[in-house]
Amino acid sequence: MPLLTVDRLTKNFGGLAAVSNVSIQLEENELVGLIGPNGAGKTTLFNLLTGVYEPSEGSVTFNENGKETLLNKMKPYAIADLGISRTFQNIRLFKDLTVLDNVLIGFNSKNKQGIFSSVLRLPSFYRQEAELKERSIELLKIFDMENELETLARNLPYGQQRRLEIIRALATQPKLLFLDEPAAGMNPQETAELTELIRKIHQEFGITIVLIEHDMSLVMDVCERLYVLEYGQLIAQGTPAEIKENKRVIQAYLGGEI
Ligand SMILES: Nc1ncnc2c1ncn2[C@@H]1O[C@H](COP(=O)(O)OP(=O)(O)OP(=O)(O)O)[C@@H](O)[C@H]1O
Repeated sequence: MPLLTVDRLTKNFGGLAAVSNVSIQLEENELVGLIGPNGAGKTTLFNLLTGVYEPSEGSVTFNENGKETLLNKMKPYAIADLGISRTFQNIRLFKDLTVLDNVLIGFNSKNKQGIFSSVLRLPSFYRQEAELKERSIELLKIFDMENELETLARNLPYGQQRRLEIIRALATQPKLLFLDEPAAGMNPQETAELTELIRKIHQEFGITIVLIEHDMSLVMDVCERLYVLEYGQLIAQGTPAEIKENKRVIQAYLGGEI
Protein backbone atom coordinates (compact mmCIF):
# COMPACT_ATOMS: atom_id res chain seq x y z
CA MET A 1 0.00 0.00 0.00
CA PRO A 2 1.30 3.52 -0.81
CA LEU A 3 2.53 5.77 2.00
CA LEU A 4 -0.14 8.32 1.11
CA THR A 5 -3.28 7.73 -0.91
CA VAL A 6 -5.31 10.68 -2.12
CA ASP A 7 -8.65 9.57 -3.49
CA ARG A 8 -10.91 11.85 -5.54
CA LEU A 9 -10.05 14.87 -3.44
CA THR A 10 -12.03 18.07 -3.98
CA LYS A 11 -11.90 21.49 -2.33
CA ASN A 12 -14.50 24.09 -3.19
CA PHE A 13 -14.19 27.76 -2.32
CA GLY A 14 -17.68 29.07 -3.02
CA GLY A 15 -18.27 28.28 -6.68
CA LEU A 16 -14.59 27.58 -7.41
CA ALA A 17 -13.22 24.05 -7.29
CA ALA A 18 -9.59 24.85 -6.39
CA VAL A 19 -8.88 21.10 -6.29
CA SER A 20 -11.21 18.86 -8.23
CA ASN A 21 -11.43 15.07 -8.05
CA VAL A 22 -7.68 14.58 -7.65
CA SER A 23 -6.29 11.10 -7.00
CA ILE A 24 -2.59 10.53 -6.37
CA GLN A 25 -0.41 7.99 -4.60
CA LEU A 26 2.95 8.53 -2.97
CA GLU A 27 5.24 5.60 -2.33
CA GLU A 28 7.95 5.39 0.31
CA ASN A 29 11.19 7.19 -0.48
CA GLU A 30 9.93 8.83 -3.66
CA LEU A 31 10.86 12.28 -4.89
CA VAL A 32 7.80 13.63 -6.64
CA GLY A 33 7.11 16.99 -8.28
CA LEU A 34 3.77 18.78 -8.34
CA ILE A 35 3.63 21.34 -11.12
CA GLY A 36 1.08 23.45 -12.96
CA PRO A 37 0.41 27.06 -13.98
CA ASN A 38 -0.35 29.78 -11.42
CA GLY A 39 -3.60 29.15 -9.60
CA ALA A 40 -3.72 25.48 -10.63
CA GLY A 41 -4.41 24.35 -7.05
CA LYS A 42 -0.97 23.12 -5.97
CA THR A 43 -0.79 24.93 -2.65
CA THR A 44 -4.43 24.15 -1.94
CA LEU A 45 -3.61 20.47 -2.42
CA PHE A 46 -0.70 20.78 0.06
CA ASN A 47 -3.04 22.55 2.46
CA LEU A 48 -5.53 19.70 2.18
CA LEU A 49 -2.84 17.10 2.80
CA THR A 50 -1.48 18.88 5.88
CA GLY A 51 -4.76 19.72 7.60
CA VAL A 52 -4.87 23.45 6.83
CA TYR A 53 -8.10 22.89 4.88
CA GLU A 54 -10.71 20.19 5.27
CA PRO A 55 -11.58 18.45 1.99
CA SER A 56 -15.04 19.11 0.52
CA GLU A 57 -15.03 15.57 -0.88
CA GLY A 58 -12.68 12.62 -1.17
CA SER A 59 -10.16 11.17 1.22
CA VAL A 60 -6.52 11.30 2.24
CA THR A 61 -5.11 8.16 3.87
CA PHE A 62 -1.68 7.85 5.44
CA ASN A 63 -0.27 4.37 5.79
CA GLU A 64 2.49 3.66 8.24
CA ASN A 65 3.60 0.05 8.49
CA GLY A 66 0.16 -1.20 7.60
CA LYS A 67 -1.63 1.17 10.00
CA GLU A 68 -4.00 3.37 8.02
CA THR A 69 -5.01 6.81 9.23
CA LEU A 70 -7.66 8.95 7.56
CA LEU A 71 -6.34 12.53 7.58
CA ASN A 72 -9.54 14.26 6.41
CA LYS A 73 -10.61 15.87 9.66
CA MET A 74 -7.30 15.96 11.45
CA LYS A 75 -5.69 19.18 12.67
CA PRO A 76 -2.29 20.26 11.29
CA TYR A 77 -0.43 19.46 14.54
CA ALA A 78 -1.90 15.94 14.64
CA ILE A 79 -0.89 15.36 11.02
CA ALA A 80 2.60 16.67 11.82
CA ASP A 81 2.77 14.21 14.75
CA LEU A 82 2.16 11.37 12.31
CA GLY A 83 5.34 12.33 10.47
CA ILE A 84 4.16 14.71 7.77
CA SER A 85 6.08 17.97 7.61
CA ARG A 86 6.11 20.93 5.25
CA THR A 87 7.61 24.26 4.34
CA PHE A 88 5.67 27.25 3.03
CA GLN A 89 5.90 29.55 0.01
CA ASN A 90 6.91 32.43 2.27
CA ILE A 91 9.65 31.80 4.81
CA ARG A 92 8.30 31.00 8.26
CA LEU A 93 11.30 30.84 10.53
CA PHE A 94 11.55 32.15 14.08
CA LYS A 95 13.59 35.05 12.81
CA ASP A 96 14.69 36.36 16.20
CA LEU A 97 15.95 32.99 17.34
CA THR A 98 19.31 31.47 16.49
CA VAL A 99 19.83 28.88 13.79
CA LEU A 100 20.38 26.24 16.48
CA ASP A 101 17.19 27.15 18.36
CA ASN A 102 15.15 27.00 15.17
CA VAL A 103 16.29 23.42 14.62
CA LEU A 104 15.88 22.53 18.32
CA ILE A 105 12.25 23.56 18.08
CA GLY A 106 11.82 21.05 15.27
CA PHE A 107 13.32 18.26 17.40
CA ASN A 108 11.34 19.32 20.46
CA SER A 109 8.07 19.08 18.60
CA LYS A 110 8.76 15.40 18.04
CA ASN A 111 10.29 14.58 21.43
CA LYS A 112 7.84 16.07 23.86
CA GLN A 113 8.82 15.93 27.50
CA GLY A 114 6.25 15.00 30.08
CA ILE A 115 4.83 18.02 31.88
CA PHE A 116 6.33 16.94 35.19
CA SER A 117 9.88 16.48 33.99
CA SER A 118 9.68 19.82 32.14
CA VAL A 119 8.16 21.89 34.93
CA LEU A 120 10.19 20.28 37.70
CA ARG A 121 13.34 20.31 35.58
CA LEU A 122 14.09 16.70 36.45
CA PRO A 123 17.49 15.27 35.41
CA SER A 124 15.76 13.52 32.49
CA PHE A 125 14.75 16.96 31.19
CA TYR A 126 18.37 18.17 31.05
CA ARG A 127 19.56 14.88 29.59
CA GLN A 128 17.09 15.09 26.76
CA GLU A 129 17.79 18.78 26.17
CA ALA A 130 21.50 18.03 25.80
CA GLU A 131 20.83 15.12 23.50
CA LEU A 132 18.49 17.12 21.25
CA LYS A 133 21.02 19.93 21.08
CA GLU A 134 23.66 17.47 19.94
CA ARG A 135 21.34 16.01 17.32
CA SER A 136 20.47 19.51 16.08
CA ILE A 137 24.15 20.32 15.65
CA GLU A 138 24.73 17.01 13.84
CA LEU A 139 21.89 17.80 11.45
CA LEU A 140 23.21 21.31 10.80
CA LYS A 141 26.64 19.81 10.12
CA ILE A 142 25.24 17.51 7.44
CA PHE A 143 24.00 20.60 5.63
CA ASP A 144 27.13 22.70 6.20
CA MET A 145 25.55 25.15 8.61
CA GLU A 146 27.57 24.31 11.71
CA ASN A 147 29.34 27.66 11.56
CA GLU A 148 26.06 29.53 11.92
CA LEU A 149 24.73 27.95 15.13
CA GLU A 150 24.46 31.25 17.03
CA THR A 151 23.49 33.42 14.07
CA LEU A 152 19.99 34.88 14.28
CA ALA A 153 17.82 33.43 11.52
CA ARG A 154 17.00 36.93 10.27
CA ASN A 155 20.69 37.65 9.64
CA LEU A 156 21.19 34.70 7.30
CA PRO A 157 21.25 35.32 3.54
CA TYR A 158 17.98 34.41 1.82
CA GLY A 159 19.17 31.07 0.42
CA GLN A 160 20.42 30.00 3.86
CA GLN A 161 17.08 30.93 5.45
CA ARG A 162 15.33 28.64 3.00
CA ARG A 163 17.88 25.94 3.76
CA LEU A 164 17.30 26.35 7.50
CA GLU A 165 13.54 26.00 7.01
CA ILE A 166 14.04 22.67 5.32
CA ILE A 167 16.47 21.50 8.01
CA ARG A 168 13.96 22.47 10.70
CA ALA A 169 11.26 20.50 8.91
CA LEU A 170 13.66 17.53 8.81
CA ALA A 171 14.25 17.86 12.55
CA THR A 172 10.64 16.85 13.11
CA GLN A 173 11.73 13.49 11.66
CA PRO A 174 9.10 13.28 8.95
CA LYS A 175 8.36 10.31 6.74
CA LEU A 176 6.78 12.63 4.23
CA LEU A 177 8.03 16.13 3.48
CA PHE A 178 6.19 18.73 1.40
CA LEU A 179 8.25 21.61 0.02
CA ASP A 180 6.23 24.53 -1.35
CA GLU A 181 8.27 26.45 -3.92
CA PRO A 182 11.60 26.18 -2.13
CA ALA A 183 13.48 27.90 -4.98
CA ALA A 184 11.18 30.95 -5.09
CA GLY A 185 13.25 34.13 -5.07
CA MET A 186 16.57 32.32 -5.31
CA ASN A 187 19.43 33.27 -7.60
CA PRO A 188 20.95 30.56 -9.85
CA GLN A 189 23.74 29.78 -7.37
CA GLU A 190 21.25 29.35 -4.51
CA THR A 191 19.00 27.21 -6.72
CA ALA A 192 21.94 24.96 -7.59
CA GLU A 193 22.72 24.54 -3.88
CA LEU A 194 19.08 23.80 -3.15
CA THR A 195 19.03 21.14 -5.85
CA GLU A 196 21.95 19.42 -4.13
CA LEU A 197 20.25 19.78 -0.74
CA ILE A 198 17.09 18.08 -1.96
CA ARG A 199 19.08 15.32 -3.57
CA LYS A 200 21.04 14.76 -0.39
CA ILE A 201 17.90 14.58 1.76
CA HIS A 202 16.40 12.08 -0.63
CA GLN A 203 19.51 9.90 -0.67
CA GLU A 204 20.42 10.04 3.00
CA PHE A 205 17.12 10.26 4.86
CA GLY A 206 15.01 7.73 2.99
CA ILE A 207 11.87 9.87 3.18
CA THR A 208 9.25 10.77 0.60
CA ILE A 209 9.51 14.31 -0.72
CA VAL A 210 6.92 16.23 -2.71
CA LEU A 211 8.01 19.43 -4.33
CA ILE A 212 5.90 22.26 -5.72
CA GLU A 213 8.16 24.29 -7.96
CA HIS A 214 7.97 26.69 -10.88
CA ASP A 215 11.65 26.26 -11.70
CA MET A 216 11.29 23.57 -14.35
CA SER A 217 14.96 22.76 -14.65
CA LEU A 218 15.07 22.00 -10.92
CA VAL A 219 11.93 19.84 -11.08
CA MET A 220 13.02 17.95 -14.17
CA ASP A 221 16.47 17.48 -12.69
CA VAL A 222 15.61 16.02 -9.28
CA CYS A 223 12.11 14.50 -9.46
CA GLU A 224 11.52 10.87 -10.34
CA ARG A 225 7.87 11.40 -11.11
CA LEU A 226 5.60 14.38 -11.72
CA TYR A 227 1.95 15.23 -11.26
CA VAL A 228 0.53 18.13 -13.27
CA LEU A 229 -2.46 20.19 -12.18
CA GLU A 230 -4.48 22.68 -14.21
CA TYR A 231 -7.60 24.45 -12.98
CA GLY A 232 -7.68 22.10 -9.99
CA GLN A 233 -7.61 18.94 -12.07
CA LEU A 234 -4.89 16.40 -12.55
CA ILE A 235 -4.09 16.57 -16.27
CA ALA A 236 -0.98 14.37 -16.43
CA GLN A 237 1.43 12.22 -14.49
CA GLY A 238 4.67 10.52 -15.44
CA THR A 239 8.42 10.76 -15.51
CA PRO A 240 10.00 14.13 -16.34
CA ALA A 241 10.78 12.85 -19.85
CA GLU A 242 7.14 11.85 -20.39
CA ILE A 243 5.80 15.11 -19.00
CA LYS A 244 8.09 17.18 -21.25
CA GLU A 245 6.52 15.48 -24.28
CA ASN A 246 2.93 15.57 -23.02
CA LYS A 247 0.80 17.70 -25.38
CA ARG A 248 -1.82 18.49 -22.75
CA VAL A 249 0.87 19.79 -20.40
CA ILE A 250 2.55 21.89 -23.08
CA GLN A 251 -0.85 23.38 -23.90
CA ALA A 252 -1.48 24.15 -20.22
CA TYR A 253 1.71 26.16 -20.17
CA LEU A 254 0.34 28.29 -23.04
CA GLY A 255 2.28 26.44 -25.67
CA GLY A 256 5.50 27.44 -24.01
CA GLU A 257 8.45 25.17 -23.57
CA ILE A 258 8.76 23.40 -20.27
N1 LIG B 1 -8.65 30.39 0.87
C1 LIG B 1 -9.09 30.57 -0.38
N2 LIG B 1 -10.30 31.12 -0.64
C2 LIG B 1 -10.74 31.28 -1.90
N3 LIG B 1 -10.06 30.91 -2.99
C3 LIG B 1 -8.85 30.36 -2.81
C4 LIG B 1 -8.30 30.15 -1.50
N4 LIG B 1 -7.07 29.57 -1.64
C5 LIG B 1 -6.87 29.43 -2.95
N5 LIG B 1 -7.93 29.90 -3.66
C6 LIG B 1 -8.07 29.87 -5.11
O1 LIG B 1 -7.88 28.54 -5.54
C7 LIG B 1 -7.16 28.48 -6.77
C8 LIG B 1 -5.91 27.65 -6.59
O2 LIG B 1 -4.97 28.39 -5.80
P1 LIG B 1 -3.60 27.79 -5.30
O3 LIG B 1 -2.91 28.82 -4.48
O4 LIG B 1 -3.81 26.46 -4.72
O5 LIG B 1 -2.83 27.60 -6.69
P2 LIG B 1 -1.30 27.31 -6.96
O6 LIG B 1 -1.26 26.28 -8.04
O7 LIG B 1 -0.60 26.99 -5.69
O8 LIG B 1 -0.80 28.69 -7.55
P3 LIG B 1 0.64 29.41 -7.50
O9 LIG B 1 1.53 28.59 -8.37
O10 LIG B 1 0.36 30.75 -8.09
O11 LIG B 1 1.09 29.46 -6.07
C9 LIG B 1 -6.89 29.93 -7.16
O12 LIG B 1 -7.89 30.33 -8.08
C10 LIG B 1 -6.99 30.68 -5.84
O13 LIG B 1 -7.41 32.00 -6.06
